[in-house]
Amino acid sequence: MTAVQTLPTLDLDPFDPEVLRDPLPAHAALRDAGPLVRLPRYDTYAIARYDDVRAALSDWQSFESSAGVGLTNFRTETPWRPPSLLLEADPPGHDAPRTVLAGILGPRALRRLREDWAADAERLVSDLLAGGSAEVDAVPALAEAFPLRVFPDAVGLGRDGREHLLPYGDHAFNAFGPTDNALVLAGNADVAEHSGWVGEQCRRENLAPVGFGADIWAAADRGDLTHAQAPLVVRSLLTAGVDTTVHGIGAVLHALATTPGAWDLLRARPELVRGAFDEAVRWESPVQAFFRTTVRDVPVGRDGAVLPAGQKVLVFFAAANRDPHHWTDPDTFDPTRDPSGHVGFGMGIHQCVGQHVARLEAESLLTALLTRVTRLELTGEPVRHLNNTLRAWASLPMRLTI
Ligand code: HEM
Ligand SMILES: O=C(O)c1ccc(-n2ccnc2)cc1
Repeated sequence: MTAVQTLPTLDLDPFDPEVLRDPLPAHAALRDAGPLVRLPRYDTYAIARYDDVRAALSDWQSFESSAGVGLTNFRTETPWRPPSLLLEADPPGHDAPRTVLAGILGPRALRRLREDWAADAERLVSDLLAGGSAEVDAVPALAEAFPLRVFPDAVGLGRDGREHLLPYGDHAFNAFGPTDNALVLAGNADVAEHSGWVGEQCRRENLAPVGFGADIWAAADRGDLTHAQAPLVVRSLLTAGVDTTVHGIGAVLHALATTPGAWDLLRARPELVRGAFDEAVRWESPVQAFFRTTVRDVPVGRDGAVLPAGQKVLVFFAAANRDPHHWTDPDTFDPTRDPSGHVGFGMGIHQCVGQHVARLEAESLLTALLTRVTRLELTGEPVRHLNNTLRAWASLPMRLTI
């Protein structure tokens, strides 16, 4: 058994702005250092290799989420808001909210949205191309515009205040990092206003009679949830549902614009579109990493390393998704690759319950673009949006040639 003192140690700050801007060298250093690496900077640990990440995500009994999936340990510190009933819960409390959301956001339930979202995507693209080929910033014009056009309506939100959604989610994802870090402190100024609006939208009377929100409240009427849980499950949707898909779509647009031949390939072979989005989620990993907390002394890897009980450990989805011991040529975005097994949507009991929503949004928008746009290319330097948990673009200057 390797005592923690002799574990490989890196004086790495995964939340340093320069690491957030380009995390790849840090991820490689973590993978190379060993299956379990000590990060004394935050008195925490890291797991970055594919096999060890999968093992940790599959072993929820040893690696719990209910102490929080950020650096804050709910066992000893107060969360900034009431914990999520899914992301920050474990069985048995996790089970009912998960079963309810899985039913509401599952592929069958989404079938009724497919036609509307395809039409919305075609209208959005048609408006952009009304004057012919167009030069746009694809982040506001496409990656943000489309999710904000379809998701709040699908939830059943009112018209007013939707501008709170992106900044609220951005702050929530920052708050999984160190709460004294610059990104979190900057967000604290407005978080009360955003939180206030989000909290109001979770109330039954503020949700449309048809939509994901109404479905959650109907589940409470059926007794599948309590009425006290319903607003928190709606809050999960509002926290998770926008920033993630915005940056997932940003990632796939950037990948397609910068990979020679990829756009032509997908125009010729539209059946590759869904796989290409999952490949972009593998390649970019919009959600980079989440913490777990050890419930007992847990062996990690096969060289005798043991993680003591009660420790926070950062599980790096992004590093696992580029592990050369698992993936061939991992740093290449390859739309013909079979990306199954990637952990960009997590793995195990907490695997992303919104992944089908994300795939349908991406597929709807990409299909509308591929039909009309013969060439997609960058016309300037892309600009990163820094966040403690999200890998994101602030700006993607692009030309859409018809
Ligand atoms: C590209 C888009 C997305 C990515 C990359 C993503 C990624 C992830 C990841 C990595 C997890 C696992 C968290 C963990 O293991 O601790 C997760 C869980 C979750 N995701 Fe997503 N997500 C995306 C979109 C969405 C959307 C659109 C929704 C809601 C509509 C959503 C709702 C959730 C929820 C509720 C959980 C917690 C599930 C549970 O704990 O049982 N996600 N997601
Ligand atoms: O319940 C919440 O607040 C919450 C739930 C899920 C996410 N998430 C992360 C990645 N996909 C979704 C974020 C927040």
